[in-house]
Amino acid sequence: MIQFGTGGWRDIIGDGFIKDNIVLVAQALANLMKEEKVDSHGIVIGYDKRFLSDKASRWIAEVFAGNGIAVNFIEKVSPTPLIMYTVKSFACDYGLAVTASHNPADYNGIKIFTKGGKDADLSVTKKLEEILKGLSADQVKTLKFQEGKDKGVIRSVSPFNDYVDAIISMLDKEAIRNRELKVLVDPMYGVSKAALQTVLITVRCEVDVINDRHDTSFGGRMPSPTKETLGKLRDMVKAGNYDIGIGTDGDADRLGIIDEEGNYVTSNDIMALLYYYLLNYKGMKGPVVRNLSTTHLLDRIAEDFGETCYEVPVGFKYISGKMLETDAIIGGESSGGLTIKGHIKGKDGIFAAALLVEMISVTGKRIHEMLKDLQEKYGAFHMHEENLALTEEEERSLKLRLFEEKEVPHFTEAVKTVSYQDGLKLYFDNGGWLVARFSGTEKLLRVFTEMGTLREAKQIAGEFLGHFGIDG
Ligand SMILES: O=P(O)(O)OC[C@H]1O[C@H](O)[C@H](O)[C@@H](O)[C@@H]1O
Repeated sequence: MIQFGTGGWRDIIGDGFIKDNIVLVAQALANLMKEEKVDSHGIVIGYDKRFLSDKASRWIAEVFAGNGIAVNFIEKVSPTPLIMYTVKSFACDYGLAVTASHNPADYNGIKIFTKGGKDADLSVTKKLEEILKGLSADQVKTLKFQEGKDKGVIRSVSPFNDYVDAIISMLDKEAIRNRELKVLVDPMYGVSKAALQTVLITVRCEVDVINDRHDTSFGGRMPSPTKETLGKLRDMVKAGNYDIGIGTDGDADRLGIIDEEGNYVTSNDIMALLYYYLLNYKGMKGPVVRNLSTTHLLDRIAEDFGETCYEVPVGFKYISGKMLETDAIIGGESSGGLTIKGHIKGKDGIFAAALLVEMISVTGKRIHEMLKDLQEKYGAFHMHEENLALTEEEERSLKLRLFEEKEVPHFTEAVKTVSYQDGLKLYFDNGGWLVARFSGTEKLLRVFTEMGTLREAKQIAGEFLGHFGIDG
């Protein structure tokens, strides 16, 4: 059964991610576009560097062409945010990217975008799942790729320059140019290199790049910019005296940062730094949106500036939806994605990195100094994460106990509120919290805790796992 998760449809290559299913998903979207009478507006199709992404994107284009829907096909491997940007700039109602983002190398998938370059929300993916239930292989219409091109129903588009220019136009170029920063980029064998390097060189940074060859095994690592996966970047930033190291995930919608001292900067800290920067240095006003697994330091910053911090379930579609509704100036998640008002509605690792470079330039401060300032002003926030692979039986039993029997363990901290908005979230009296939810992108249980110290955060997670007899 084809099901959409937190960020599109993903499956293992050769298992669920096979041509038969890929073309079915495309046909389902073509049917939906016809039903909604937006098929005449065409679709944008792009792809990343994963194994099979290029071929799958062509199979998909053949389906849309077979359905008489004009395809704007981005011929070069592209970052997901660039594809989302193109959906927005071409005023299309739908677009898609063939990518499994930060997932392991044996996965691939399809992310679907809607008007304005937004992640398809639940109402769209539910409709697609419904259509898919009644769809069979003999209902898939196709037109050969070359024939589609010859007939003009598939047209190659090159939105690279427009996307890069859009980012550059939002930056304080003068401030960055004057700072003469030395930047090291790690695209993690993914797709950020061309755009990020072009943006940074245009604003006169000195840029070096590592891990940029085409390697569909992502160098044997998960293409996800974490403390563990960015070890080489960290070492090289220190050894080479770089001002900042930037890592982006497989499709470049997420980022991870190494500061000038070689410290990994968490996505929570990146979000907090940027929100504070926008409010305090750029004079912007407005709320912030975070998912429920993201630091509450954002709430403190918002409160200090007389603003509001909104909490939504995990999934960028919820972030962008809430940003629109509340006119928020920034939205993001602890998993490493963010965007700001005026840019695309989806997360963009390339734009976020460029904004951090601007922040360092404008403030004249180093990242670790700014983080110290935030801690002195708002107190310490430490998050602990556990990502656990459970057996099917363990998963079934835990789901029953957590979500049906509503079992809440006893902790050393008093629980103030319990929420089931997305998995389980416990808010403690001391301002800390715990989230336990099953990932929508991987077969994992995620347990996140935030407390004033890392030791306390680990202890609360340990108490939770211990109660349910799960080895952390
Ligand atoms: O925790 P998960 O359900 O695996 O989701 C983790 C992340 O997956 C994707 O990247 C989504 O676009 C994000 O919005 C989400 O935060």
